[in-house]
Amino acid sequence: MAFLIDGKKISSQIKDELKTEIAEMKKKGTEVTLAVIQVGNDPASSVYVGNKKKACAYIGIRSLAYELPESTTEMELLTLIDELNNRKDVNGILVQLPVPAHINEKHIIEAIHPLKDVDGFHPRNVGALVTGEDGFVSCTPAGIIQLLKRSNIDIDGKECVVVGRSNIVGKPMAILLLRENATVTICHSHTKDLKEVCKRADILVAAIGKPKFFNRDYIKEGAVVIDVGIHRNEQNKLCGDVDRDDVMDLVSAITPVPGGVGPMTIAMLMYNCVEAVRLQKTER
Ligand SMILES: Nc1nc2c(c(=O)[nH]1)N[C@@H](CN(C=O)c1ccc(C(=O)N[C@@H](CCC(=O)O)C(=O)O)cc1)CN2
Repeated sequence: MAFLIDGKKISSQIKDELKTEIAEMKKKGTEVTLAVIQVGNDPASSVYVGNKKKACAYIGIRSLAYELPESTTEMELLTLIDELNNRKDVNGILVQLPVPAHINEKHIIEAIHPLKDVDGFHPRNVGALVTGEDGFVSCTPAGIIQLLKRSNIDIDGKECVVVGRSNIVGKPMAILLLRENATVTICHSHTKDLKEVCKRADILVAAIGKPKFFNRDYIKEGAVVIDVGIHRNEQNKLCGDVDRDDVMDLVSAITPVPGGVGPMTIAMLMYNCVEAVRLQKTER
């Protein structure tokens, strides 16, 4: 029977570890502050931002919320980021994605100071990930590594297939798996024989962005399946990129949606906020 990898439980463990660490930091007079910026009111983004604020409150991080109207210009957003970059009392800055179409996402990501870029999206942090230097790692792939490690799933020497090549998930995921000595294949919309490639995977990371795309035809018996997708089905229920009912008897372990990768994204954001204090002490 397949083992369900419990992202809710593992993320709670991480948050509790951080809560203890932050309490110790506070005793020594250090406070951790995260600025969370949301432009517009996309309902899913509002849920994620709300959950980030709740996580901050739980573990003892001070959060500053900036809820900006949809009409905010790129220049206004850049001005706010510049202000926050220069504030000594702000350790982390994040702009919830996606931003409205009239704002260039790349300009925003590049405007956040790399030492405050707790999302790990700035090119300097992406470069550090590739070369193995200190920096922030994108929260979703970092969370997936924690899910695997804390579930005692061996990565070293395994065939890992990542389906999806986004800058936020697919590419950093591949680098992190490589760092753990996996043999990594990245697949995308031009990949030939996707089913055959996926069937080679000991660990399959499904981040294709299509509801219930992966059925048993894509899965090797005994594979570990990590489902990064979040969609609403016809009944308005959350589902992932994987057709879990179809693959359940085939896999050795799988992440549920909800309650798998999603909560880990927020736990790793909290981790990065604590990491921000450490990096800022050594590098500023
Ligand atoms: N600035 C950023 N923007 C976005 C990121 C990011 O890491 N930084 N990632 C995603 C959204 N995201 C975090 O922001 C995120 C997505 C999902 C979850 C989550 O906990 N999902 C729950 C279900 C929640 C629900 O819809 O009810 C789950 O899977 O159990 C957390 C964070 C895009 N934007």
